[in-house]
Amino acid sequence: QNGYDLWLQYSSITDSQLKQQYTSKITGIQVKGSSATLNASTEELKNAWKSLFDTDLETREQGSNLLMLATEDRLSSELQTELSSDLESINDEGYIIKQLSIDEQPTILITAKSDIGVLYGSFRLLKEIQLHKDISNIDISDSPKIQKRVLNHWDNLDRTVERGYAGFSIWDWHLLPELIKPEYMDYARANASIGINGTVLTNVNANSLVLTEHYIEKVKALAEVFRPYGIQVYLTARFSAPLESGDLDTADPLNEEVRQWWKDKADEIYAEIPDFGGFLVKANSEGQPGPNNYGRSHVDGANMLAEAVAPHGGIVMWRAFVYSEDDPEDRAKQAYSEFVPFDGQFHDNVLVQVKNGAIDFQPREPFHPIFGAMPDTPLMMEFQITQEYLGFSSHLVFLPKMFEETLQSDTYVQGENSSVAKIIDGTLSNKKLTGIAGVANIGTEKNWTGHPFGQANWYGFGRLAWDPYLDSEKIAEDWIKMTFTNNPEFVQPIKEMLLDSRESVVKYMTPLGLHHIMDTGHHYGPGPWVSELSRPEWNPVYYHKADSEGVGFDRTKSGSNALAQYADPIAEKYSSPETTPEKFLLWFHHLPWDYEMENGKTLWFNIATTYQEGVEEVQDMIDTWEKMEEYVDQEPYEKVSMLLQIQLKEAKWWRDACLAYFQKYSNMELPESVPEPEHSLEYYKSLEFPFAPGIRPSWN
Ligand SMILES: CO[C@H]1[C@H](O)[C@@H](O)[C@H](O)O[C@@H]1C(=O)O
Repeated sequence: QNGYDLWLQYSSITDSQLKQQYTSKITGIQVKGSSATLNASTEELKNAWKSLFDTDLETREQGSNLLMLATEDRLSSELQTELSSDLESINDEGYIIKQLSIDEQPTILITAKSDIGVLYGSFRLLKEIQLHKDISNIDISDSPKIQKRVLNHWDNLDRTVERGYAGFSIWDWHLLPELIKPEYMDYARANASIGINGTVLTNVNANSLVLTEHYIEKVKALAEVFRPYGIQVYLTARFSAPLESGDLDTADPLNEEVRQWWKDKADEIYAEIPDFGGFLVKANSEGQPGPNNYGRSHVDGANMLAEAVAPHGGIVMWRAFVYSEDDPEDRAKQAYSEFVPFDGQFHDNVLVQVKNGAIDFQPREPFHPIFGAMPDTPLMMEFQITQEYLGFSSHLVFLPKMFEETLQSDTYVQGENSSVAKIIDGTLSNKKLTGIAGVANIGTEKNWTGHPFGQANWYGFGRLAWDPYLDSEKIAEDWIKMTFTNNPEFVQPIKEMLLDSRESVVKYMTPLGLHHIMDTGHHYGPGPWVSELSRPEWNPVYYHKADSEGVGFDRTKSGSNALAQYADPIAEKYSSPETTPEKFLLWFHHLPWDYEMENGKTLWFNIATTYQEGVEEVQDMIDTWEKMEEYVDQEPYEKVSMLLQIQLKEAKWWRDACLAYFQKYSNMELPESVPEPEHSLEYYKSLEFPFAPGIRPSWN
């Protein structure tokens, strides 16, 4: 449990029966063919064996009870026939792990259509062993359901990380390409083990320097480390790069010279990095340049870049995270209004990348209404793994629970069972290109993510990227076992703690559909009072709209009518507060403080008691963790204990500051079960947090 090895601990298996099963079923390894990826698979298995069983897994050419790694084309024709239905069921990155008899010898075969499939299969076998599963008649086949499974690093070239809370960027730009840190390979291993197959190295608030020759060399060095692990490298393309490079005096996407500039740039990159993935672009959003600067559209911009990378098999991930300062009526509506009219107009190698919700990575948001509204455009999901609005890396929040909620939401666009997951994996309208992105929470901290439990969010993102229908409970269980221990006395309570943690953060930060009431700029801690900003859509008051009448954002017909962007069954159901799920109540409705809720109590009563519940649940987490000392190494045990104390203190801060503020408008007493705020509202308002650049981005 050293933190650095993440879920690849390969903790020694001491149970003699289990050890006997594994080491007798697999007495050596036989590898057909050779490649960097097959070598990586073999190395992983051998190192794991040493750590799991304290024995060497030796390479053998023949014998019984071998583990055989071979791609499909290296199997004998009899074996290919025997496995034909399994082989038909997997895709290019899928794998089969099967107990068979080969040349009359019992063998466990890992096969696939590609070397990468064999690598994924090797990690899967190791997972089965880490989970202490019975492998005596192993028969598993699996394939990823989404094609592009990508981490987005918001890492700047000066190594600060926008919204990063785990130290600096792991990309040591000024020492590349010469210095290859062991972390790069371990990063690749960790990602490959969960099936992530792409990484965008740079921040969407982009610096065009990364597209210069000098930096392409550095990117190439990273790409070489990642290649054996099936991880493609992508870069963010700053739209004004042709201007900034000094070559041109415009970046107009319809200008021929500009188009040629991007084609030449793509050729230059692909000459060095033949499997370069393509570009991720944030355009005309929060100060980033884009096609609108030249009176052109998102389609013009995206298609220009798409043409540049198409000859090389590259893709463009064009973000839909746009909201303009000119139309502050309801930020939640803007991306839909700007993008939906372009449905069907993007080139085949463009994915429109959409955040899970329409505002911005809040503890809870309804799914983004673009999902389902662009049937002729491949849509890529963007989740945020780093906890910008969820307490940074000091709060324990298990995000797969939240990701699952979005993926399983029914959009009703083609009747019932039109889940967001089906839109993302392309099954709902037969998409050829599919993708999912997660904004990374990785940094230079010894344990990669700052909070030891932050690793679970990276892990869980990967698992859901592979299979968006997976149950978050399964993910929690696997992660806990692989990271800590298989002991049920630990696994059961900690699993419950993880699964509950997401709801707790919603309760103590933004209950009942409240959102974006975080302090402005850094987004750390409460700030529902900030009202004097030049841009209203950065203003928390704008989102909660508390006044003496009530609280909440009216997004029905009588308000912004953002609700009309959803399919009818949702739009109708949510148009009245009585039929809106309480978790989204104040997202869609402005309601009187004494509005009567389902439990017969007033809205104010429910807001206050929910904040209080959130605090109590953090106390429950502490109580649970305190019983776990004997199962966990001292270092992570103590670190988590201290972090939970911080989380408790901050949950109280959220409760007290928000209730002190809202009470000014509700003018109602706090329920008896809720303590009076510890400090005055003025005190909470006066707290300042001078965070480093990165955490508080310079554009804001
Ligand atoms: C990279 O910029 C970020 C910005 O820091 C963040 O506050 C917000 O979540 O969204 C932006 C985006 O997603 O582009």
